[in-house]
Amino acid sequence: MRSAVLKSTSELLRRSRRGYSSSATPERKVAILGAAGGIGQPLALLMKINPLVSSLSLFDIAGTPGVAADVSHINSPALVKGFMGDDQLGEALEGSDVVIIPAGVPRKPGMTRDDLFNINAGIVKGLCTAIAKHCPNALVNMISNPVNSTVPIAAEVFKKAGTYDEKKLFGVTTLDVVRAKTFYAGKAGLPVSEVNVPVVGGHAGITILPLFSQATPASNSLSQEDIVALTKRTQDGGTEVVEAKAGKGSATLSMAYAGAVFADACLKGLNGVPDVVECSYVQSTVTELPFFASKLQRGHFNSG
Ligand SMILES: NC(=O)C1=CN([C@@H]2O[C@H](COP(=O)(O)OP(=O)(O)OC[C@H]3O[C@@H](n4cnc5c(N)ncnc54)[C@H](O)[C@@H]3O)[C@@H](O)[C@H]2O)C=CC1
Ligand SMILES: O=C([O-])CC(=O)C(=O)O
Repeated sequence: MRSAVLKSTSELLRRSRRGYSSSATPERKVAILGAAGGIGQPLALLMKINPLVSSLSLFDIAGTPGVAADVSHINSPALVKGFMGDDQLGEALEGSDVVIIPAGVPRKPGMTRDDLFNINAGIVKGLCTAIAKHCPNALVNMISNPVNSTVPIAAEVFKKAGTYDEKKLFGVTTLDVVRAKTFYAGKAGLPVSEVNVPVVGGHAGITILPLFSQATPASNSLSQEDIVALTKRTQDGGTEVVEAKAGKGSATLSMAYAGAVFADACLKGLNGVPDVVECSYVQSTVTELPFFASKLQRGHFNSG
């Protein structure tokens, strides 16, 4: 009996140190903007089952009452509310700790991410203006493409509003990491759950730079041709999905997974969990480029 109590106490302490104990975990509100979309819906599901989320706010221009009603029936602690239309955006954002933005149009075959610029820049500008007003301290996870441009746009909106904090604005490039890990593990014959591959640069074509030379565990079974092929497949991962979906959009399920991984890292960082490391596209001094994706750790994720 006593050893069972000790065992469960030490399990609680362990979970609490990792940010998983409900009694030790701070209340955290997460808002998803574009929550009724292809990414938004599975991302809403994954955030609903994240034990670090106490309140989940689902915003879109249409369709959110249905998504919110559906997701809210899942028996996990997060309280879910749906918001629809511009007049409900402020309430959706109020008090948010993390705002995830998958709002905007996706690619069709033959398009580049840049072709989305005209529509998505306007959407992101409007949403970030509202974030500056209603939750200026939130960590912002930008998924909408082209990420290489939507992140600098968001930065300018926040600067104009006087709320910009470079440590709180993230372009979500986690899907590049997810793909690099999957493809590398597959080719090298390594267990995928043990594999790590940093991906730096940006989130479009040749700006996506998987660093297979820094992959762990290292593999000595891969040839130079293998590395070239893995690099190309990672860079073209988005296009591979766009073509396979043949006009029905771009990656949604793998992106929702990647978005949930990144948001979880942000929540852990806010909760003071040490050693949170993820790659993300942020304002940077790593190169001469003003924004660059690289490995982030303490300082970014613990800035809240
Ligand atoms: N960063 C990354 O690695 C990835 C980024 N993406 C990008 O994510 C974006 C969304 O993709 P999907 O979910 O597949 O598209 P989708 O069209 O299925 O969903 C987008 C949602 O955004 C909503 N929306 C449009 N304007 C809005 C506004 N002003 N406020 C709130 N919601 C608004 C739409 O109503 C729709 O529900 C695209 O730009 C896509 O290119 C997609 C995959 C990976
Ligand atoms: O390729 C696209 O348009 C969507 C995206 O960013 C990705 O899947 O990496």
